[in-house]
Amino acid sequence: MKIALLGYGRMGKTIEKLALERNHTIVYKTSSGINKEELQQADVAIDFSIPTAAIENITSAFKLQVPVISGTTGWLENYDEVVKTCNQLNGTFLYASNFSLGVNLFFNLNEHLAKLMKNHEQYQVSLEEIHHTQKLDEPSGTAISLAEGIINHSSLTDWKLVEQEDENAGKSIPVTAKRIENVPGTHSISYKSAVDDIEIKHTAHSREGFALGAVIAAEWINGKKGMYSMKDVLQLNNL
Ligand SMILES: NC(=O)C1=CN([C@@H]2O[C@H](COP(=O)(O)OP(=O)(O)OC[C@H]3O[C@@H](n4cnc5c(N)ncnc54)[C@H](OP(=O)(O)O)[C@@H]3O)[C@@H](O)[C@H]2O)C=CC1
Ligand SMILES: O=C(O)C1=N[C@H](C(=O)O)C[C@H](O)C1
Repeated sequence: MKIALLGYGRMGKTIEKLALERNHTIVYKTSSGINKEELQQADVAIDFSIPTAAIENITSAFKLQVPVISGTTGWLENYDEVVKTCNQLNGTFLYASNFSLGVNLFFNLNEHLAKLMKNHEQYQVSLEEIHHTQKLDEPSGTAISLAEGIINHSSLTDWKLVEQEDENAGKSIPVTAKRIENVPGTHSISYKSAVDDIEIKHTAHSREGFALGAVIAAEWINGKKGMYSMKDVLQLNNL
């Protein structure tokens, strides 16, 4: 498969390594805008760029009828607009805040736990994410997905970025974001009561899990039309 890398930073380089190991070819890589002629050569584009560039990169791929998957975080307030553009241009799109198999299983576990905890209001839920110091956005896209998973199965209405997890966030889920050198990505969810705590945690050991998930998603989406998610790729819809 011929792959275009839109964003050639830490993730772009890790994806390149895994894609070559899986016998794919990188036909185009950019860290500064799009060359249409070069992007058009690709079977699939993989966008891991920066929040301010993602929408333009994704839209360029739609216009050229190149299926595009994006892992870039920090632009999700415009997600519905991008879905609309995808439909209008008959494009192919898959976004995931986290491409790793482990985190996608963790998303499921989080929703199951939220359902279980729904009628036990003596437990206060909170969310913590830890990432490397180069990360541009906070909280992480993964933390937002986890918070949305809890909101969909509880009486809580939204999430709020706080400095301390015990800050009173009312009907919001308090989310703390820590930045520590070289941490690839750690997410934990805690339910705390006066007598005990329940915690679940996912720790990425490197970027390889994210990159492998992105390459598998690119292989899966090749030749398809429309909008998809990692639940489709990993067949996690019916759990
Ligand atoms: N969904 C997932 O599973 C994961 C998502 N991410 C997300 O992916 C994104 C990238 O992460 P990471 O690789 O660590 O970040 P990096 O900063 O290492 O890479 C981003 C790259 O994008 C480049 N860039 C800047 N402008 C453009 C543009 N207009 N078009 C294309 N590329 C551009 C940057 O170039 P320059 O440095 O010259 O500005 C840089 O090389 C982040 O949003 C991060 O949160 C990360 C890991 C997993
Ligand atoms: O920027 C990162 O590094 C990561 N970003 C994603 C996010 O915002 O959730 C995924 C992963 O945690 C690493």
